[in-house]
Amino acid sequence: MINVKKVCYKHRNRPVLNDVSFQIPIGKVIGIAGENGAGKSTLLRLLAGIKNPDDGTITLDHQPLTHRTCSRFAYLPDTDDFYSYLTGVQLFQFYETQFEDFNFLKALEVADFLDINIEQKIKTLSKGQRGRLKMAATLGRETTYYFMDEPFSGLDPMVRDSLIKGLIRFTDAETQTIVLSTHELYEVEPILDALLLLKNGEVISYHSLETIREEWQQDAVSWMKKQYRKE
Ligand SMILES: Nc1ncnc2c1ncn2[C@@H]1O[C@H](COP(=O)(O)OP(=O)(O)OP(=O)(O)O)[C@@H](O)[C@H]1O
Repeated sequence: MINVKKVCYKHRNRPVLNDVSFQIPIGKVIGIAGENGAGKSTLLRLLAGIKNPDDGTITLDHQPLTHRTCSRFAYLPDTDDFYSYLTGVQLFQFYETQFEDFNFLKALEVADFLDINIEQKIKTLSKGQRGRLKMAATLGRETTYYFMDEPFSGLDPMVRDSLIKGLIRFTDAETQTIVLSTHELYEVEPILDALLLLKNGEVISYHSLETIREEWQQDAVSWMKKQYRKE
């Protein structure tokens, strides 16, 4: 369980995240949504240990995050400029040297499932193919927590669909947790267990999809719009 408690983060003295608190249990797929600039990428970087909060704490199983614990988190960045000079196989070989938990054969299997040519240089792949390769490299890691920053951004509906299927097929719903930011809520909703909404760096709601559907009789998109209007 990851516990985020009263986390604040500033960029050039401007608050980006303010008093953010929530918990991330094991075995869940959690979506982070919110308008552009709400702080989604920043929050994911803090969770992955790439940045440190200015205030507040993030703990894993009641222990503060350390370099060693963060090295066990798999992070998928939103950047499209991703090891462009390597081929897919070389990327997997590089990951193998960087991450103890990287399973080369699993990465190959995901790449095959997502129909990626791993012999091709990354810079010659299309945006959709690069998106799939990033996903294969990330899912190649056998770890408990996956943090994914807009894994479906700018991809066509077929690619999004194959990535969503890959996510489900190559992670264990009982023992692994995925936290992903997305603007494609409509397509991602079926795989989400919970949805966290950020607005101006603050959590405006965090609920299970079951609650959203059963108690409020709404889909995630309608619910999100309503929450935003309320603020
Ligand atoms: N290193 C940085 N350089 C410039 N601005 C930053 C940096 N870190 C955070 N910010 C600012 O923090 C705010 C939140 O940015 P962030 O990228 O986290 O939002 P986001 O919700 O992921 O946005 P989007 O949906 O557009 O990707 C923005 O106003 C951004 O300008």
